[in-house]
Amino acid sequence: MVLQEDTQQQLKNALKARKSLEATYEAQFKILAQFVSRLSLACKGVDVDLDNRLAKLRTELNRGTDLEKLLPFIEGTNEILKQLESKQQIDVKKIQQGLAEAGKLLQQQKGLPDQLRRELRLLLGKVEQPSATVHAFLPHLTDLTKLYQTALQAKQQLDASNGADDDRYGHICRQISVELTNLLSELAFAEDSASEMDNIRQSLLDKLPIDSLLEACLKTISIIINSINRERQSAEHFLLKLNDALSSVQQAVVSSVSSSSELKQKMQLLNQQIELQIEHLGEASQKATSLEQLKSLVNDKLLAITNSLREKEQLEQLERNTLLLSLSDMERRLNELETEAVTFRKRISDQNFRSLQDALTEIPNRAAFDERYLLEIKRWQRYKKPLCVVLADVDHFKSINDNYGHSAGDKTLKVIAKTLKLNLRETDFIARYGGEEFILLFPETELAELEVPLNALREKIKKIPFKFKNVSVPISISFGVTQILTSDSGRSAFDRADEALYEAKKAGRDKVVFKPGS
Ligand SMILES: Nc1nc2c(ncn2[C@@H]2O[C@H](COP(=O)(O)OP(=O)(O)OP(=O)(O)O)[C@@H](O)[C@H]2O)c(=O)[nH]1
Repeated sequence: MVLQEDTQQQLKNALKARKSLEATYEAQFKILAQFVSRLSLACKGVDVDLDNRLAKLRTELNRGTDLEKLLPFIEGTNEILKQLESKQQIDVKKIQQGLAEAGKLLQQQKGLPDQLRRELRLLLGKVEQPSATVHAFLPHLTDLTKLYQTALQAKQQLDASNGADDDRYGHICRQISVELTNLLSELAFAEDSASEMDNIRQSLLDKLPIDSLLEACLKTISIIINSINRERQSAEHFLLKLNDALSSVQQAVVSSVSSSSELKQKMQLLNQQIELQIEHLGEASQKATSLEQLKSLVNDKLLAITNSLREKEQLEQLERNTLLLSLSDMERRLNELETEAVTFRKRISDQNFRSLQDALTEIPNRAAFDERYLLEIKRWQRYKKPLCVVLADVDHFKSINDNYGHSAGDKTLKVIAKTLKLNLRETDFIARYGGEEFILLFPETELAELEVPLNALREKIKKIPFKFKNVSVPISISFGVTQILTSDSGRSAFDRADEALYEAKKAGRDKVVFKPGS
């Protein structure tokens, strides 16, 4: 009985121990299942097949599926994990290689800051160290990204400063374009070069890159050299003709002198012969004994004298003819020379005229203004009569070029120049100063006297019905006006007119601003 009780107790204890073991086991299984679940979630994203398997394992573990049943599935998953491990080694190599290549590529870039180069060298050393996982490369990747960022910022700064250089170049190019355009308007070109020069002038109105600008400069120089050569050749041709004519005149004079001295000798000889014959006649007639003898003697001698006289007359005629011939030859040569000289003089005066005229607007150019300004200032100094200087500038002219093309701009300038010129007095002077700027001189005129006419002129220009591409385009002009003062130089008065023009522009354009000076 006691034994039975003992056995029962032992069985109870065993059952209790087993239950507690089962409970522990169950608790541990749960913990393990949770751990495996978390671990599988942490591994998520490495491989789709593995993800699916781990998801399934999580579900089974949560359901509490018997481990034994899960064993084949776990073994299969193990296989995949092994494959993934070798794949990971390949990935590690790849990422190591990729990082090293990216780093070396950065190293090859020019203009990197020294500090960045140093950091990059250190980083590449680290990247070359062996590593078991891809994760180990993450900090290197972050560092390399930072270095790339720094390099990019440095390059941007460099680009910005290069951009400033480009701006400076652009500014210089524009200045050269404007100067070259002004110079071209001061040079006179023959017909064939004129159209070529006009093409260059038109191209200079665009924003030219440095190479095209240099090309335009070279072309201009070559055209100028060609026209100088042509002028030189034409002058040489004229001088050769002059030389020719002079030498033929000289020859004619020499030959007429020599032929006349030859003739003179012959004449002297004939005269001597005639005198001798007359002498003979005298002597013979004294010796004659009969009238018959005297008659025949006189007849003979008269015949001889008549012959000598005829010969003399022929010689004289020959002399006259030779002289006439060489005179008419000389006259012909001189006439030719005169025609040549007239053409040459006309060329020079045409050239003088053209070199002082603006080719586009056909009004005087800047060089002509400079000459006239000097003259007017001298007059003003001598006679102390008032003299006003006016600068005029077409408003927003660039937009006419930009919107309707350069030929529309050119047309505008021509019309405005014509209007300005037609509305001035004979004694006033106007020139195209350059671009869309005109300069006017009003001798013997006080500043106050210009208020009405200049405003009328401004209104008149505003009312010109410009039409481009079928669009009516209103165009206005601004004026800056000043009067020369005793303390002025030509330059200072000009600058004051320029300041007045600037004020007119600043005040909204389409204005006449007077700056009397202090
Ligand atoms: N068509 C043409 N344009 C010219 C000529 N000479 C200069 N220009 C142009 O004139 C323009 C002048 O422009 P800006 O100096 O900016 O002056 P704007 O547009 O008139 O402006 P504001 O003077 O300030 O009212 C530039 O675009 C030049 O290229 C020329 O002979 N013919």
